[in-house]
Amino acid sequence: MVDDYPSRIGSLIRDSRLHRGWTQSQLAEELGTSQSAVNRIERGQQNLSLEMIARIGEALDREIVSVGPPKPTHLRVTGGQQLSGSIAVKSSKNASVALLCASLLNKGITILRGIARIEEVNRIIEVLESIGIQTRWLNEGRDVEIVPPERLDLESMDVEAARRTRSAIMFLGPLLHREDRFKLPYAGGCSLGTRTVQPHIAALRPFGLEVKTTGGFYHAEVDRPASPARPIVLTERGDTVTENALMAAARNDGMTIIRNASSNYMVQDLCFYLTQLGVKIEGIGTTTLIVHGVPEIDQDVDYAPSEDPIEAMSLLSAAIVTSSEITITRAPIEFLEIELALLEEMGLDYERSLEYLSGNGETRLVDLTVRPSLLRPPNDKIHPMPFPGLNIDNLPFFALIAATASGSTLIHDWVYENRAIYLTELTKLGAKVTLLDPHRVLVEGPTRFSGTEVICPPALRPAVVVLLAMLAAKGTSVLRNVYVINRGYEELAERLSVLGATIESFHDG
Ligand SMILES: CC(=O)N[C@H]1[C@@H](OP(=O)(O)OP(=O)(O)OC[C@H]2O[C@@H](n3ccc(=O)[nH]c3=O)[C@H](O)[C@@H]2O)O[C@H](CO)[C@@H](O)[C@@H]1O
Ligand SMILES: C=C(OP(=O)(O)O)C(=O)O
Repeated sequence: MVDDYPSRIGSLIRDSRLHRGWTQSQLAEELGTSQSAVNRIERGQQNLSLEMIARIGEALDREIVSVGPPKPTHLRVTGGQQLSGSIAVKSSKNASVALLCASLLNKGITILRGIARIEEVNRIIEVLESIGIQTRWLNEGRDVEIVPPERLDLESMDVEAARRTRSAIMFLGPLLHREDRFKLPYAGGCSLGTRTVQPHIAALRPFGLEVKTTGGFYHAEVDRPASPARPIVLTERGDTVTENALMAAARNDGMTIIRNASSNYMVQDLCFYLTQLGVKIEGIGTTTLIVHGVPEIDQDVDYAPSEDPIEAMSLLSAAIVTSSEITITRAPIEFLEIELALLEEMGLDYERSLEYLSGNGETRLVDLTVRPSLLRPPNDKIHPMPFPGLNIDNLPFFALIAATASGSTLIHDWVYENRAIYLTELTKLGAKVTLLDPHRVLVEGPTRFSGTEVICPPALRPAVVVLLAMLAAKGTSVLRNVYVINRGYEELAERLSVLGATIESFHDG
């Protein structure tokens, strides 16, 4: 355990530096040392004096070391208050991570504008930095610059950071063009039951990639030259598998056809970015993508991923559950239309503005004003479908909304083995949520939520659903260990507080 301390301290320093928006070189300058020394410190390869730790803490304006194990963050919520005002939707976690992975295709410099400042992005940046890519936060931490090295140092990969995400699986597509042999740790991410990687392996095989999964790693080997002879038919319309196939196709010299592709928001953002890199893609927004790849990509590009429809849905849910009037600006309407149609059927009173474009020049946005409404259950059960259906990640919010409606709603999560189970956490706050089987819950409303203490379930959206129920619950609630929320939302508690919510964060002891 003691041996582990240098790397634990190193990763705390790295987290604090990233939080501050500094590069290793900027921190080195503050400390009067070299970038390589900071790199060693962050990797736990340097013994640090107490004096040095104190200086680093001072430079980063953070307590780096406190005695005892790392302390999880908790939230204390005083609920039952109405919210008011306006809140802007931030860019999406899922596009941000895809674009960070896609930057591996480019020998030039990528600047990603307005990228989400969330833990998932921090983890992918840690992985990129650990393999030799230089990243730098610009414009007070709003944008990130990615500068690739001549050669990647895959042996030094920060395995711990990679394991905490599922997104690192999207290194497979870009890396197969750069390396003949490499390994990646097993995918993490939300714990939602079995989440297969077989479709990724099958989609990348026509590019010459063979993957063996042993000892906690995907061992990848590339047989060159290989180029898909036939269209790649995805056996399931998954988002990250489509992105992996797209990234492999981007540098494939020739035309690749991808069928049964996801046309979801993050895939579209990735297509727009690849287009800027000089890759021609036909069929963006449809389920057949025709990719005209370019073997070498060396472009300095600037790209702004679009706003997060799931965050927009979370904010809509916050308004509904607290019976508040709030305006949600910058909502990507194309990816919320089914959700809004369903909410209208349930009796939601809302208004939408004229459309305007996101920073990527492509995604259509609106401002949505939601007013307090008496909701009824929908006419039928609620179930997700690949886009343009109701988004799988929005389903948990419908369980919460259904709990405020008068009557019974059946929620059917046919996709994930476990996520519906976490929705029963709402019963701790007074909701009536019955698990019919691992995929279906029956929600009976209306609910008078009451405050209590809950440990975050190990899945992002169910954890946010519990937090939002706490906003509606009379009295004080405590939500423990909110890393899972910070993985996908930027300063959610602080931003809800601006709308009038009472949420404070605290640590034990
Ligand atoms: C980083 C990122 O972008 N993550 C998103 C992505 O994860 P990701 O693309 O990794 O999604 P998964 O591969 O986990 O797919 C979701 C589940 O759906 C099943 N499945 C999917 C498509 C299909 O046509 N048939 C089918 O059965 C898969 O087997 C799996 O059990 O998509 C998920 C589903 O939209 C979202 O929850 C995640 O937020
Ligand atoms: C399931 C999710 O994410 P991930 O794929 O990162 O686990 C999510 O965003 O709800």
